[in-house]
Amino acid sequence: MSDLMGSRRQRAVDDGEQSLIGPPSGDSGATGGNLLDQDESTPCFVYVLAFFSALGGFLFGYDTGVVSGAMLLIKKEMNLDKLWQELLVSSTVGAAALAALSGGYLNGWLGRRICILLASFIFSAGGVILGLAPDKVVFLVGRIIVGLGIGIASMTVPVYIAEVSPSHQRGQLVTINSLFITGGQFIASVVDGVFSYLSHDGWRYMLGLSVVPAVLQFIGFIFLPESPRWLLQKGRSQEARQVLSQIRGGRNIDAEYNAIRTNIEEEEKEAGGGLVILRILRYGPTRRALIIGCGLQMFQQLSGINTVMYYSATILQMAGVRDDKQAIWLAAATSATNFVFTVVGVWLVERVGRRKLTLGSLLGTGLSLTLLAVGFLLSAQNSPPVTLHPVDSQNSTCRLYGSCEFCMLDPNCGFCYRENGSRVYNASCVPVSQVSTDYASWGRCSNQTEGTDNPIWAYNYCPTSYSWVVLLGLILYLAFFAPGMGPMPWTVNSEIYPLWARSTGNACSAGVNWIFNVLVSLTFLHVAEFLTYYGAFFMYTGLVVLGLLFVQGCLPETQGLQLEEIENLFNRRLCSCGASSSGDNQVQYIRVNGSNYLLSESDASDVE
Ligand SMILES: O[C@H]1[C@H](O)[C@@H](O)[C@H](O)[C@@H](O)[C@H]1O
Repeated sequence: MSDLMGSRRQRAVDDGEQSLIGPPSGDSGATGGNLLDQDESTPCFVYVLAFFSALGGFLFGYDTGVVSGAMLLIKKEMNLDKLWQELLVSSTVGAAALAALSGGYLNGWLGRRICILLASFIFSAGGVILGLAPDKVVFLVGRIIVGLGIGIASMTVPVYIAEVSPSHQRGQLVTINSLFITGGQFIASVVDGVFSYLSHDGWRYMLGLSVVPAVLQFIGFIFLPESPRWLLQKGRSQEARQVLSQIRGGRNIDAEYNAIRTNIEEEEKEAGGGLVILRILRYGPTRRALIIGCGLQMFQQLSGINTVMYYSATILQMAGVRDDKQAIWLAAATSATNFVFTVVGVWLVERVGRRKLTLGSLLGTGLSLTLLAVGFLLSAQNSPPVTLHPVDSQNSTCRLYGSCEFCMLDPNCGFCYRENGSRVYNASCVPVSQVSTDYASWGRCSNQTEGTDNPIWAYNYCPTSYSWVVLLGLILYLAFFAPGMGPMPWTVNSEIYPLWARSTGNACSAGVNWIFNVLVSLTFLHVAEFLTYYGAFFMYTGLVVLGLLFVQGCLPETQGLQLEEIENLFNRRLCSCGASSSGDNQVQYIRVNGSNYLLSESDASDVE
């Protein structure tokens, strides 16, 4: 397949006269101008479609978020060891990775609508199994099933929304899916908080409740239509026309319909056979799009969002929140912050564009990570010393540590101390109980009964007077991450591939997201043990700087362009794709002496 394909396609787009930036003089509105979006108002039906699809995002957020609170109860009730706990959490993410990767094939074969129906059916079945699970093995099966639903939904929903949205609002509508993801995480943390008071069977409600949005989505999608682009690709043109007209509120859809059809016909003529992924890799523009899409998803996870979210409870404990229940509610405040700032992203995406939003977000995320790292560094440097050395009959490694910093980095030990105002005294480093990390295996802190005179048990954190720096870093991190790096990788991926490569491209990039999600969360504690906490956060800062360079060089602006036009942004070499941003160098077509013409700065004077 040659690079001519892009330029030929561009010609096809021109022939359909759908990329013109304004009605050429003398042309009637029906054949000139940005025909596809003559009317910038969005029919209500598109919002209905976006809402019901984004319930998939909600379930993605809910099912990944709810497990942390549920685990606190299940591990006691089912007597789970560390291995089982890790298995129950990461099996879902692992299954999501596999399902996302195979979702590309399913999407191309069955269509977006059937895939969404399938995902909601899987979510419902998973929710029922989890809510009723009699033992840990059935519970594990339920978690894997839910993971399959998350994987399919995570790659299908953004594609479906992008394909039904009018181009001027596509970014905003796809970003709503990310808003639903963070919304799902927030609601999950509130549900965790509410049911944490129900120590027996509370987890059944936490997990079982996910059936409600899943069934709602399933019922909704029985009545909602298939993506018109997929229908056209499958040759079901009558249906495609009907659906397009329905979702455009009965307006004239001739230009948009013809543009999509011309594009698909061109693609079919030129695409050739063979595996889609091989075709993507052989053809320059799609290969570059795939690298950029996967790179964005990888950097999203490497910037440490899930570590920060997961670790927020500990950060809050460092800041002086000692009560478990209070920590659960404050963790809900963390996910609320993530959610609220995603709203800012929805608002900004069509105002400043994807590229600027991502760059700004990465810059702020990097600075906040530096602040977090500095906070941890100051805390480590001022870490309280171990002053008591009780006789350790178990001969554990804990007796070797001279300060809280080293003691808490060893997962087998915890710090037991008394405090007077901010002064720490009578401090020892002792082994943690095998049964629960809430107390020591022996000695002063092994007593579970709460009393004012009891010493304080700190597992995984140290008392510090610099906790406010860490707390500020945490809040700033979420405020910068949530509007840009949270949603943009999903939004950009939904629009950068041509139709023939869209399902496979999204499947690969969503797969990359889930694989790095597992990698980062599973390695965090080991990385922290090896590099200390501040080392780990400095490392994330370094990765964010790499992400910044990648985005600056490679990510073009896709705002406002018709899906069929976007492929042309990837005609240049990878590292210069970033220069084809719409703000700087938008693809613009104007009518010059009777034929369509690609406008460049030097040509501007030739315009009729
Ligand atoms: O875009 C989402 C979102 O930002 C979530 O908060 C995060 O947990 C996911 O991993 C990410 O993919």
